[in-house]
Amino acid sequence: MKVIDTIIPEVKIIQPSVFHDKRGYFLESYNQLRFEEYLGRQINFVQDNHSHSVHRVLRGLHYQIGKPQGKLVRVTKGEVFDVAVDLRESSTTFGQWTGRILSSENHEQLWIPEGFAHGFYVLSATADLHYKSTDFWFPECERTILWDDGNLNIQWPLTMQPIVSDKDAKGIDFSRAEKFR
Ligand SMILES: Cc1cn([C@H]2C[C@H](O)[C@@H](COP(=O)(O)OP(=O)(O)O[C@H]3O[C@@H](C)C(=O)[C@@H](O)[C@H]3O)O2)c(=O)[nH]c1=O
Repeated sequence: MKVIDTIIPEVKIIQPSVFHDKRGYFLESYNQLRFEEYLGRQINFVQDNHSHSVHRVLRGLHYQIGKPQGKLVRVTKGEVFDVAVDLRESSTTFGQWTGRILSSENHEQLWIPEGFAHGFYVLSATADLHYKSTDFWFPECERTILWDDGNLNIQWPLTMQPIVSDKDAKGIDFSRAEKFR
């Protein structure tokens, strides 16, 4: 397993070791000991999620106020462009975003700590995305920032207008969104 920094130091790319043989391959999709060792902090995941999306779906940008969630994201089928936005006002990278292609081919994972908004865009025909979360889902704490907010200027690799949920279409501007201290 290899951990790579992104332009936002707290957001990490995890590259698991993949062991191929004549049967196929094996990888550890999560190893608490190694993960905590690399991050230098304790992590307690309490919820695992799985979403299936069709081509051009864009979900996000989501976060929770009061019950922030750290997320460890991976893709088991297809390919997505996964994005994290720094909402921590005290951070030197406040308001910046970082994106990474995660796929069932590259097996990469993205660690997005608490204090970030998260979203992704589906590049393949379909995509199955799995993520572990450090807190439960609390709908009343949930917030959505507009995926195409001009201030964030996220360079989504769009080929056509994305498919978004009604909730996400009504997301709020980054400037008006609640942030983290
Ligand atoms: C997020 C979530 C949704 N749901 C339900 C509510 C709703 O009926 C259905 C779909 O919910 P949503 O439209 O919010 O799903 P989705 O847009 O996929 O929401 C997710 O987006 C990505 C980008 C994230 O980062 C996640 O934390 C989460 O917010 O699933 C749960 O039961 N538990 C959950 O943890």
